[in-house]
Amino acid sequence: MIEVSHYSKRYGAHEAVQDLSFTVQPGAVFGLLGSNGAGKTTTIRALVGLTRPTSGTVRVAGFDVWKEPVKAKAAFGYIPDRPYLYGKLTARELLRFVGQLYKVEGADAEIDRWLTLFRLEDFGNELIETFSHGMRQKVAIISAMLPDPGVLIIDEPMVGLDPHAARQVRELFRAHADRGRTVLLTTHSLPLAEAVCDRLVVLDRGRVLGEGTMDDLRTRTGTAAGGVHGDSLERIFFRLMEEEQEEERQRREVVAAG
Ligand SMILES: Nc1ncnc2c1ncn2[C@@H]1O[C@H](COP(=O)(O)OP(=O)(O)OP(=O)(O)O)[C@@H](O)[C@H]1O
Repeated sequence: MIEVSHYSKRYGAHEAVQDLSFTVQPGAVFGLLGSNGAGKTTTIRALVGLTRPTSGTVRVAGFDVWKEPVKAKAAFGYIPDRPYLYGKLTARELLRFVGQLYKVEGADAEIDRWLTLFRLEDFGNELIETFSHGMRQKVAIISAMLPDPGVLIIDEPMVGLDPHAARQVRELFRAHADRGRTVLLTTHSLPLAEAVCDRLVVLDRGRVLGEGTMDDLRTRTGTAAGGVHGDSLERIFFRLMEEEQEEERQRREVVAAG
């Protein structure tokens, strides 16, 4: 379970995220959407304990991530948007290290299974520094999945993946949640969000534009269901952005008039 309560993050005078609250229940895939600079990565960094909230609290598996980082970190797997992997290790060495760290039973067999699933079985003994961007992304995904975490947090999962791997990963996240785990992801891929997310938050410049299920957001924006896969969410997304721009315009008019 993930609980974000009145989370705000300020960098100097800049409010990167303002008063964000949401809960992700076990069994759900939750999507954080938004344009560039909306505050998605900032929120993820708070969720995984890399930055301290300016105000509010962030809890993962019941633990305050800032106050009880070790307990919280034992409960989640994290796939960053730009994963750092030890280039001088082979893929298998890195994954064994992760397996030992998280005390994964039967780790060697599991590692083989994952490498085969991602078509990396011939590269397990190669140094990671020789891997392409997509191959590194796959290793990062395997290292997060290997301990079978109760909570999975992913920043931009599809970057660099070929269509086959992207589809696999999408199905993997859905299956993980369907086994009672909690999954949170950020993405620019509206088709991905529409295909796997049970609930969504749409952010813009640090503020929440909309939150809920696809149906909630459709109702809120007066957007009909249907259309090409992913098209429906695209219409919702642009409608929310238009509403925000209109509100911003009205705010400016009030300030100019006053
Ligand atoms: N370390 C930092 N210092 C100062 N400002 C920062 C820092 N990190 C992020 N920001 C600012 O916070 C805002 C939100 O950034 P963030 O990286 O969370 O956006 P994002 O939604 O992940 O964007 P993108 O889709 O482009 O990755 C941006 O205006 C960014 O410039």
